[in-house]
Amino acid sequence: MQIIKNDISNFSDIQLLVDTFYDKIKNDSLLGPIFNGIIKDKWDVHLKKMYSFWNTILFSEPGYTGSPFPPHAKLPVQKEHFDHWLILFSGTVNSLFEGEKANEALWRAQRMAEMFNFKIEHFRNNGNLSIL
Ligand code: HEM
Repeated sequence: MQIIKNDISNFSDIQLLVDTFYDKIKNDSLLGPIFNGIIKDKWDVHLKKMYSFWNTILFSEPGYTGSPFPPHAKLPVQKEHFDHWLILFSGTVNSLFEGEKANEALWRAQRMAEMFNFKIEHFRNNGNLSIL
């Protein structure tokens, strides 16, 4: 039987995507300890921030006003962590949604993961904070 999926269409779709994704992250043996070690009991704050982030990215709605990269600059992560993050994220998106916005979320996440990884490596090799 073919399951018909909808595109990411509104804020409650974004909440579902973010909640489902970070449930996987929290319980993941590679990424869970990194996230839980920093976020601790403030998951509600992080999830709300991520709702606004994706709402701003996908629907051009005001809300997210932060800078995505700086909190990642000194994380103990490398390419394998970003590859795994992307596997969990794309698995979540594809299990729930299908369509233009879903594709855009996948594309944006991929580009940001590449950029974060590049900057982290650069930072590690050069100790150069000017790219922040
Ligand atoms: C190995 C992969 C990643 C790890 C371990 C990671 C970890 C984290 C952690 C621990 C925080 C919370 C920081 C804090 O509250 O102090 C955070 C925030 C955030 N992450 Fe990631 N992240 C990863 C990949 C990504 C990717 C690929 C994206 C892009 C879609 C992303 C987007 C964000 C955003 C937007 C925030 C909030 C930044 C702010 O405070 O405004 N992360 N991440």
